[in-house]
Amino acid sequence: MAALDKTEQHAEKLAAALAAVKYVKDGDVVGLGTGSTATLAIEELGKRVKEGLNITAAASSIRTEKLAKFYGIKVLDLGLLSSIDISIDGADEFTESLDLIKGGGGALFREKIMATLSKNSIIVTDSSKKVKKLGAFTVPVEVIPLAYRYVFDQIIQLGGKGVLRKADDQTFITDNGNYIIDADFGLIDNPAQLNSSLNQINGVLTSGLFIGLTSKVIMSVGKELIVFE
Ligand SMILES: O=C[C@H](O)[C@H](O)[C@H](O)COP(=O)(O)O
Repeated sequence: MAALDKTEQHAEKLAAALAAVKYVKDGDVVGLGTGSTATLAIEELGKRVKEGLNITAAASSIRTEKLAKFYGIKVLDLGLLSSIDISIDGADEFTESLDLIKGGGGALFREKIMATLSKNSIIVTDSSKKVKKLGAFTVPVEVIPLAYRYVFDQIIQLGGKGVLRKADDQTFITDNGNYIIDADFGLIDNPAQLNSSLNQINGVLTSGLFIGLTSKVIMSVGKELIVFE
């Protein structure tokens, strides 16, 4: 697929986000994702709330919570919910079998909790995110700081190569106070197995591999919308 310029990519993100918001119904508890595509959905939801849509939301990151409140959306504590009606989030990569890599923005853990609680977990993307096999995008792994070296070495044992995520030359710290190792495993033959191996390492909070958590992916390509489910 030809590379998208920024304007085309934005247009595709917007089209996918607007399509997903149409699934939100009055009275829903809505999970709000993190990242540039999810932000477009949050902005649209904010407009609808101003027009009278009655929803409550749960946020997958501190920045999403601030954004939702800015748009007048009532936000509940994600940790107190046992179920979410619908969630809308982005992805860094996805396959037609609805396996994802997420966490490019560092929000993977709360996003995974949100997706797990969601009855209808919708992913919105532009066409650059669709891949045959996951793995060109490195797998974010959220790590308790104390276990950093151990987890780093275990990732090597699993055949990967880790890099500690930095932001502005400082170690990136997640909303949960942890580090992220971005792990390169090359193209991944068995994402479910890799996810489970990573999650079994002591000190790993979770990996950015999302397996079996997605109801549908709405992808925009040019002027067309494609729904994978
Ligand atoms: O941690 C961030 C999330 O997983 C995002 O949903 C993902 O990185 C995609 O972000 P964007 O919509 O900005 O490409």
